[in-house]
Amino acid sequence: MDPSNFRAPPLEISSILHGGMHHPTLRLFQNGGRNLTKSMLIYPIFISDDPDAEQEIATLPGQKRWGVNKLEGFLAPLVKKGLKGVILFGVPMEMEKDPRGSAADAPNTPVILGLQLLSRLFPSLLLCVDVCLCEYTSHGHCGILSSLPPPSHSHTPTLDAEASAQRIAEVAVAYARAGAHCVAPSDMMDGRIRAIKAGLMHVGLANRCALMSYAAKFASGLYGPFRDAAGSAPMFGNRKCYQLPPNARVLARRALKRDADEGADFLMVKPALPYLDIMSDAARIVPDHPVACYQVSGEFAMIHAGAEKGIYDLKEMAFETVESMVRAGACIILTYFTPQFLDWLDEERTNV
Ligand SMILES: NCC(=O)CCC(=O)O
Ligand SMILES: [Zn+2]
Ligand SMILES: [Zn+2]
Repeated sequence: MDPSNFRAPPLEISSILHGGMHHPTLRLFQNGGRNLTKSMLIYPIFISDDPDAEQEIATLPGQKRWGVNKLEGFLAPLVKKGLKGVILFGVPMEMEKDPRGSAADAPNTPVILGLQLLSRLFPSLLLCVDVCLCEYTSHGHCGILSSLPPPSHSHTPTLDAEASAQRIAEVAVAYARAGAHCVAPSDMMDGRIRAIKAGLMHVGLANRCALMSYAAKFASGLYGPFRDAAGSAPMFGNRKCYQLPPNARVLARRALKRDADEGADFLMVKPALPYLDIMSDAARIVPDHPVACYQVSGEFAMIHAGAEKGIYDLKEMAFETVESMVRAGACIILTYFTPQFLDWLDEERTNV
């Protein structure tokens, strides 16, 4: 057949899509009713035990470890721009570490001081706090180690599930008492959601402290800059026996259902970009639990690195990645881009 004789069939009414996207505001209408807004953003904050710290973190562009004395000056302008929520991570630079992570809930631990101060300074700011032991344990793992020897096949530790859940719950209760509106356990120990909910009920705080489970947290290569920032790398082995294997779609579904059943109010998927399918699974299998996702340190660093190489524009890629999460079903986004989004969401989105 002579290709020059070929005529494409005439356009039909149903062929035309461009009419609905030629104007920037029309493009915003195409979001299926789900728009990224400021109130969906939660900003992760590193709080140091040096009260005057304002220390840059080499691998996390623009992020710092903050001392409690610096928090007001740092956060006041962001609250003014519409910051609605933060999640606090403690960074004990000098505090003594031990096998049970005693520093996690010591009265002077940085997140407890931070919660007390921030609830006074910014009474309407949502205060979430990460609950884990790895920043505080001498071995750097997220729970209490079992006295059993590790299995011969692996370099991973064996954890004592009951002791870990009990200890994690104690820490969560201490944070709720210090003013946390939402405790977010990232340790991935079995049974900790039940233990925390029971602990909050026991002290009469279950009706004023939410529980956000890092339900589907994967053993990812993307946590590197965070471990550098928080000093929480394990001293031996890895976390593959308690964080989900990256291929584990079915185990993630079980974890989401389990944590919903054990009393979580919100369910998180982490990291975010490589796990969009898990977010959309969560939105379907636990439809009555709002889904959160964490755009983790390595995702943030990767987006910055590509922008610096001239591969793409930083703002465009920040929007593209976070909007993919919203599309997949997330309605709470933890991201280090939060301060920039507070500006970007105010700007005319003429270049979208
Ligand atoms: N519990 C927090 C992490 O494990 C890491 C987060 C990050 O990489 O930003
Ligand atoms: Zn941990
Ligand atoms: Zn194991």
